[in-house]
Amino acid sequence: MNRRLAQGFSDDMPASSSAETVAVIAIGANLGDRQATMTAALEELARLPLTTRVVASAPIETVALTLDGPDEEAPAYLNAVALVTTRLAPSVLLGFLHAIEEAHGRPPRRVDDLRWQSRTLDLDLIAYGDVRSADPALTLPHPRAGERTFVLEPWLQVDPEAVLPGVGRVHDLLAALREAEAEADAESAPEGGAQ
Ligand SMILES: Nc1ncnc2c1ncn2[C@@H]1O[C@H](COP(=O)(O)OP(=O)(O)OP(=O)(O)O)[C@@H](O)[C@H]1O
Ligand SMILES: Nc1nc2c(c(=O)[nH]1)N=C(CO)CN2
Repeated sequence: MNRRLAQGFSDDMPASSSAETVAVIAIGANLGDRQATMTAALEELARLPLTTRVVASAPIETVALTLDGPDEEAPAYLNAVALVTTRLAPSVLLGFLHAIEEAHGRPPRRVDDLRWQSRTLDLDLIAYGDVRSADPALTLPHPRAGERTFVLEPWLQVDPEAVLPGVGRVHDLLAALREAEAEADAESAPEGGAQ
């Protein structure tokens, strides 16, 4: 673990919330040894201070979603979801997630960064209990989670009763996304079916 991770953060924000909370973390990797990076990141999550439990889904292989849509030519992602039981406050937890990403070769964020670039590791805070926040630095739940099968599918695997706070049941959101995908596929299929 790097020095920043081991020492924690010295900001003014409180380091802990009073109660244990389950945080939902989406893990993605599409560069380098994706499985090794994901395994190491899960171990690092389990070693975070004030954190007692990490339950991870199996990884799934997914087509890269880019700003132009799904891209079969781009390196495919491994995606997983971890349920992390912690007393770290949400902003402190996000700071640790960024430090873990950087420890695995992801460059620190810059304001002019392009979104959705390929990366060795991406850790998104999808939900923190049922906390809601509109802060751009930490929006909760993650504003795009409900549109992403690569988040909802592994989340449902580890929590079949999961709810995206303020949005709905993960089971229902995933079913609706899959239905929309099937309709879009049917519309784009050549008339008369496959040749
Ligand atoms: N719930 C959240 N989880 C992670 N980052 C968040 C969240 N809400 C806001 N952010 C902010 O979003 C910024 C960009 O994050 P990141 O680089 O991971 O985006 P991305 O992975 O390219 O795109 P996306 O957010 O659509 O997954 C971060 O600097 C972070 O402060
Ligand atoms: N399949 C897949 N595509 C993505 C992913 C991801 O985790 N999986 N993350 C992105 C930025 O967060 C952009 N695109």
